[in-house]
Amino acid sequence: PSLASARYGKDNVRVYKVQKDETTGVQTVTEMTVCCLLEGAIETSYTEADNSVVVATDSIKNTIYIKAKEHPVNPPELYASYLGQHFIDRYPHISTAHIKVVVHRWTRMTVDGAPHPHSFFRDGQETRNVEATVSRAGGIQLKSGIVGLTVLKSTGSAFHSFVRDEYTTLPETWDRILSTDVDCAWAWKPFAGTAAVLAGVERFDQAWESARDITMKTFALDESASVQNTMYKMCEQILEAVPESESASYSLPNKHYFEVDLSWHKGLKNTGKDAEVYAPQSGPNGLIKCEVVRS
Ligand SMILES: O=c1[nH]c(=O)c2nn[nH]c2[nH]1
Repeated sequence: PSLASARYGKDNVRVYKVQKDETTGVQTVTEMTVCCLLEGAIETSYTEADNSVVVATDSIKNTIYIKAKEHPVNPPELYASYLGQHFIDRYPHISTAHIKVVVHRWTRMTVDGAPHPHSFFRDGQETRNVEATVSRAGGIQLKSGIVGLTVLKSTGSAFHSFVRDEYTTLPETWDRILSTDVDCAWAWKPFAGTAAVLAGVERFDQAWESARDITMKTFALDESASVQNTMYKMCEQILEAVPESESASYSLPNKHYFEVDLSWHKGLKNTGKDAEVYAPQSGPNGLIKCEVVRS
């Protein structure tokens, strides 16, 4: 037997960093969960119990904190790039660092109509994610994303004219609830190194805001013929809004809300155009995926 692939490191490293503006007293907080996995000339640690090539996962965890102290943690694309590049620069036998940064929401409180200088709340489980692959050969490949933004529209969604055969029971609908947990990503053109990532670094926050706005606006305004068609329209707009992106992708569960027929109870009308009370389903759910490239 031989080793086909190998990577190791530390996962679920929780990091918090505060930025204190001495002049205004305004404090800003960032909380993220980091995974850092290394690849390279590490085969003998698996095949021959040779630990001389192992940078301990505990040391990787220490490095995640040290780099969060030494470098900005925002935008997460920049922090992930600095962290990954460290391992390539410091350990000649490491060829690739795989970094995943999941940024959690701390939204500044508004108190008495004013933004509070040091108080925040978690407005949803939505996260801003970055995956960085930093390698000697390929430079810095970044993929940014939005995960866990749960949305629902109570109308403005249809699904009809699909295959009807001996396996089909689903009725056609011209008016349905549509709900999903957005998992959206856009992949950047490769960056030569951290200097290239830093140059024009505002691109990353701008892209995240654009992608988030495009997702919500398209979800709301599109008279959706299907999840498939609506998500394709979102991808087209992200590619247009983010010139340095090479692809855009979505993975969307279709979280079904079933009508509840109550006609057995005194003839209550609660189906079709009279439907008001529904049964939200935990599963099964549709799952619709796509990746769109420039052509
Ligand atoms: O938007 C939808 N796409 C589908 O492929 C599908 N299948 N059942 N319901 C569906 N809704």
